[in-house]
Amino acid sequence: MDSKEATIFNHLGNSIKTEDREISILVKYEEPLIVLLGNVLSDEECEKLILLSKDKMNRSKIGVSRVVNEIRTSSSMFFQERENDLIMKIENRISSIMNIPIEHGEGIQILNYTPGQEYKAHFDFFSSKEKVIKNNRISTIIIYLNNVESGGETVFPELNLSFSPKKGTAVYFEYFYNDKKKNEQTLHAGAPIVAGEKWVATQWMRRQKR
Ligand SMILES: O=C(O)CCC(=O)C(=O)O
Ligand SMILES: [Fe+2]
Repeated sequence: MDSKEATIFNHLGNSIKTEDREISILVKYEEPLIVLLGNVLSDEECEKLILLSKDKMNRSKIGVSRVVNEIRTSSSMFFQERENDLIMKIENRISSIMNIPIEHGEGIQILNYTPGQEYKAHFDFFSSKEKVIKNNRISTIIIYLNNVESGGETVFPELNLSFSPKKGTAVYFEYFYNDKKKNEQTLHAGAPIVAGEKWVATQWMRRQKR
């Protein structure tokens, strides 16, 4: 039996006690490590994040930040690091869960998908051709901000694994293994929305401070 590689996520047992909230560890896929987490955000926090970002996405619709891209058809926006009290509170919580200082993060990204919109299969880390590889991404948390009527699952096609969005829950995974194959098994997609809409908050962590 070969032993498992060390992971960044180091929590034992079935919960993570952060400064202000107890997160539950619901399901673990061991290697590559993929964790389903419950109780990450309260309903109110989810709703506030949607409200705050709705405004900005609307305002930026005619600007360059409106993403027109084959791979990802959703709209998106980033919060500045420490932008307001709510973001600070959530960033601190995310940092405890991911076991990485928030200075390694890229700012919380909000994605909104409407029917037919999707995020095709991709890696969150950059390929060796890209310059940013010097400070590559190492881990991701995707937090679901609402319940989707139908569709919108986060799918890991290499592992035959999929997660249905549920308000306040999150999927965490990391891809900082020595074994390249394990990193590549974190290929994932946001399946097309069939009915309703989907809102997620994503935090990507880098290996070093940004
Ligand atoms: O919307 C999803 O389920 C996936 C989002 C995602 O892959 C990302 O934000 O990197
Ligand atoms: Fe992704």
